[in-house]
Amino acid sequence: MVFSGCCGVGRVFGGPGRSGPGWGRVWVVWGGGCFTAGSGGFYVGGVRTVCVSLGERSYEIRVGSGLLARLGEWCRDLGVSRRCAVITDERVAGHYLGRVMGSLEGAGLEPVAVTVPAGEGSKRWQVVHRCHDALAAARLERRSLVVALGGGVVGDLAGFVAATYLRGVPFVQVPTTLLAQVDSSVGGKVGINLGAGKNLVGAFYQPRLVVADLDTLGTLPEREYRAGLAEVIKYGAIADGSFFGRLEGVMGGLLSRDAGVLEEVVARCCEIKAQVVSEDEVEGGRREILNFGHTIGHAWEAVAGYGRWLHGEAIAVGQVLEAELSCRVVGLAREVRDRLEGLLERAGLPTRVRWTGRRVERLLGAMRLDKKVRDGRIRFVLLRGLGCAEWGHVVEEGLVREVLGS
Ligand SMILES: NC(=O)c1ccc[n+]([C@@H]2O[C@H](COP(=O)([O-])OP(=O)(O)OC[C@H]3O[C@@H](n4cnc5c(N)ncnc54)[C@H](O)[C@@H]3O)[C@@H](O)[C@H]2O)c1
Ligand SMILES: O=C(O)C(=O)C[C@@H](O)[C@H](O)[C@H](O)COP(=O)(O)O
Ligand SMILES: [Zn+2]
Repeated sequence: MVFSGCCGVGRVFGGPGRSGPGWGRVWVVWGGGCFTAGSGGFYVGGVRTVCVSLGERSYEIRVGSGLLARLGEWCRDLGVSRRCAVITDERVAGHYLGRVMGSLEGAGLEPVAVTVPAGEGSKRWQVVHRCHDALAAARLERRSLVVALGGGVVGDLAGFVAATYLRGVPFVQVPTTLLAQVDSSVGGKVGINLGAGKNLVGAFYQPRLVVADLDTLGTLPEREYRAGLAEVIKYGAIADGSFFGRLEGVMGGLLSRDAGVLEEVVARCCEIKAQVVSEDEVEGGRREILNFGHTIGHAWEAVAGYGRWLHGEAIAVGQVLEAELSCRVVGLAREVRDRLEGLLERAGLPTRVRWTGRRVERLLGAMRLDKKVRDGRIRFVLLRGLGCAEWGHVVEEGLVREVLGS
């Protein structure tokens, strides 16, 4: 087995054969690595900018206030056809569609709007199909742009529509939820759900640009805002212990949506994600750390029924339970697990669910469809320390059952 150490270069694969203290035999194929603190991008023309470096697929994430007004000019500068489409949901349309259409038209583009129902239920085939029909009816061409205006649901859906229409047209992410600004608009995972599990159909398809206008967060309902904090906290837990400490310090400012705190935090999250994605675009290894809390969280979203639990809520519980597994399997200090649970609680997120009997079995069934599964074995992302995540841990099912029911 080769292992680079928690803060080493981070590309590690080993064979089976590790024992967890007192828990019988635990099989692992793992990897690890963590980050140094960054500054959250740099300023270009007064706009905070983070780069995702992917060769010819590289793009910028622009973060700040008042950016919707500049969207049209930035889209035009991508060299796309005049005709384009804005895919959004009914709620977001009520707040921002007019402004976005105006900005695009002001730059000489000819946008059509495609509006889908709000919520997780729109990440399904029928809605993809309707979007494709709308693009065809509007005669979109190969160089026509799709603008995804909304939260993670719209971003995942519209990105998948863009990836598949005419075998791929350019798209731009305009995220309007905290979750989408820090996570789903970056990195190119696009797709939809199946009844059997989350995001089981999709593609890796990078946007050409991400425009995160922090002003849009002003209208986001409290529950949705807090759900986004689960992904924010995840970055500290998996990649940057000092950022985690900073989040503990600024949680009050985050909860009151302080503009300065938001810009700093959104940019740092994007920077961490950009770094991981740049190293491992299609999740051959290290990118799996972004899935911390998701093995259990995604299973719970599917078992509970899509939309009952918000994604952020489900992965908040998932993070606490996967931290618990980390304590038992790789000796994560209990104090770290408790700090994680404490910060998620301060963010107003659920951290515990009592699952019993058939629920536990259904959760395990859903986890067996997780995309990280190899040769039928569920693989977890575990924390060795604060800011140090390892991927590829195969944990004995008896232990997983015990933690799910604890
Ligand atoms: N692709 C990825 O890398 C990735 C990463 C994380 C999550 N996701 C996916 O993202 C989805 C969750 O995204 P989400 O939490 O943004 O949910 P969402 O897209 O459903 O948006 C939440 C709700 O807020 C409304 N809304 C959005 N912006 C608003 C605004 N500015 N003002 C008022 N209302 C607004 C929406 O209409 C919706 O009702 C899940 O499907 C999850 O699987 C994907
Ligand atoms: O970008 C990634 O990689 C992530 O894992 C980010 C997650 O927060 C996100 O929920 C993602 O959609 C999960 O991807 P999946 O491959 O587990 O469906
Ligand atoms: Zn997520």
